[in-house]
This record gives sequence, structure tokens and C-alpha cells, in this order.
Amino acid sequence: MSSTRTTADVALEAYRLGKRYGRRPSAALDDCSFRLPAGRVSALVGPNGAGKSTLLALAAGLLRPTSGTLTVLGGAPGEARDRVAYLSQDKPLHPQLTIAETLRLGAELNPGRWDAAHAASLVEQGSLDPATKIRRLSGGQRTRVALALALGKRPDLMLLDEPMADLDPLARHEMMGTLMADAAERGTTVLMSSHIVAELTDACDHLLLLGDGRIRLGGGIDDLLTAHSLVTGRGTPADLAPHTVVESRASGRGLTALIRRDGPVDSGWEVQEPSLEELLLAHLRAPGAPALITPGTAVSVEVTA
Ligand SMILES: Nc1ncnc2c1ncn2[C@@H]1O[C@H](COP(=O)(O)OP(=O)(O)OP(=O)(O)O)[C@@H](O)[C@H]1O
Repeated sequence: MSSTRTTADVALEAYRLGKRYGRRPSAALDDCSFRLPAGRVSALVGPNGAGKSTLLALAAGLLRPTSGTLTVLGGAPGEARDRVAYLSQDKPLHPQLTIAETLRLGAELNPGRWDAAHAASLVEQGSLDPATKIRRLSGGQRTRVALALALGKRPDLMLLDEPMADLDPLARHEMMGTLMADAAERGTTVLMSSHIVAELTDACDHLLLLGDGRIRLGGGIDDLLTAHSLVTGRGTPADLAPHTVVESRASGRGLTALIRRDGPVDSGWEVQEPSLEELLLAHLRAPGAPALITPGTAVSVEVTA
């Protein structure tokens, strides 16, 4: 190993990870390599079918890779199950149990880790009666109970698959605040898929953008934003050489392009730092743009070979 990083610094490391479902011709994940440093709150973004749920289920140890490796908290996925909380999109809970019974089950399944007061307070914040059966809850109320189960476990790594999709805006804001406060206080690593960019902008400091089963953008959000510029001016994409033009469009003021800078930009162009939304939209509209994975998130061959 040539890296000075220890396994404790890295929550998740994928090396040439591949996952193919049955005999389907295209892989859900293909040659996917990245590293998620411990303590980061990372957004997992990508178009429908990009492989986000597949990656989260692999990390939770619920699926097995077809090729490559995935290391979770220094071991094989599933090995550190007691330190990992995974919330799938369908958030399975036992419909016949009450909320109180569900939380008791959480306590039994997580001996030594369970924070009953924390889980109960999350339920209380939603004005839910603990005696209510799960089957009588709305989708958003179930989400709250599922998040209480996940956070009550006091995990070191949270894998959340579109966790807030069915919460109302106020509940989403409040749950997100709780999640972020927990992560900040305890240094929890969070990997969270979402299509709601506003939700990610406030909460996340790290980004993994998946496309066609690979990482297209990976790194600290600030670093990724700094590496790009949104430029506007009278000119053509060819005039922007030597920069990499990720995406360009004709606009009222000539050409607007998102570029990855290679040196200073010619003074004829108006230059702005893109917002996270502008960065994501440009990459989603230009799936062929070259990938950028910043050093802390990239996996070098010597480290893993
Ligand atoms: N159980 C399965 N059997 C067969 N193919 C599957 C299965 N689950 C996912 N896939 C395929 O794998 C690919 C990746 O799916 P995945 O659900 O991981 O994407 P996603 O990024 O989470 O999508 P979305 O944003 O729509 O939730 C898709 O082409 C999907 O059709």
C-alpha cells in the first residue's frame, strides 16, 4: 500500500465494482471506483436507473457484486452490520406492530448501541402516538419511524435511499436538520441518494454523481464547484480551449457553457462559479463529459491492487 490513509479514514471504498442483474445485457454498475472519506455527508445523485439503489444495497450487504470489490468500514459489506443503518426506498416495517413495539425491536436488535430516548424523541416530534400500528400510518409517518429506527441505532455509516421523498416540506426540513446534527455531533458518514437538489445543497458536503453505472463526479462539493466555471460570452465552444467544455448552450448573451478550467479563462468571458444545481444539470445533460474524481475520492491502483 502506498497510501498514508488508514481504513478508519475511509468509510466506503469501491474498486472496479460491477453488478449485473441476472442475464441482463447492461450492468447496473460497471467498473465503478471511488472512496468515501469517513465523516462526510455525501449526496448520491444520478438519473433514474443510474445504479444508486444498487450501490446502496451492495454497501448494505444485501446484494453481492458481480465483479470488483466494495469495502465498508474497513471490512466486507455486511460484516459491520451493527454499525451501519440502511434505509431502502420502500422502508420495510412490520405493519402489525405498533410504533412502540417497532422501537423495542430496534432496541433488541441493537444491544449496546440503541439510544431509546433519541428514537422516541424523533417519533414525538412527528406527534405520533407510540400505540399506533404501523399499518395505520401514512407514507411520511412511516418514513419518520424508519428514520427513528435508523438513527436510534447510532450508526457509524448511514445508507439512505431517497429517505425524504414522501415527507412534507416542513417534516423534511426538520428530519434533515436532525440527521445533519447527528452526523456533525458523532462524525457519522452519510451516503444519501436523492433527486431533490435543494435538499442536498443544505445538507451535503460531498458528492457522488453516478451515470451509466460509474462515477462521473466525485469529491467534496466545494472542490467540485471550484474546479468548474459557468462562462458566458460571444464565442463558440472551440474558443474555450484549453478548458474542457462539459456543456454549452446558446443564450441571449451568446454562449453559456459549463467548463472545467485548465488555467485562467480569457477576459472576454464573464465567469461565475456554478451552483450545485447548475453543476449537476450540466453533467446530467452531458452524459459523455469526462469524469472528475478529486484526489480524496479517487482510488489509485497502487492503493487497492
Ligand atoms: N432487481 C432487479 N432486477 C433486474 N434489474 C434491476 C433490478 N434492480 C435494478 N435493476 C436495474 O439496474 C439498473 C440500476 O437500477 P437502480 O435501481 O440501482 O437505479 P437508481 O439509480 O436507484 O434509479 P432511480 O433513480 O430510478 O431510483 C436499472 O437499469 C434497473 O433496471
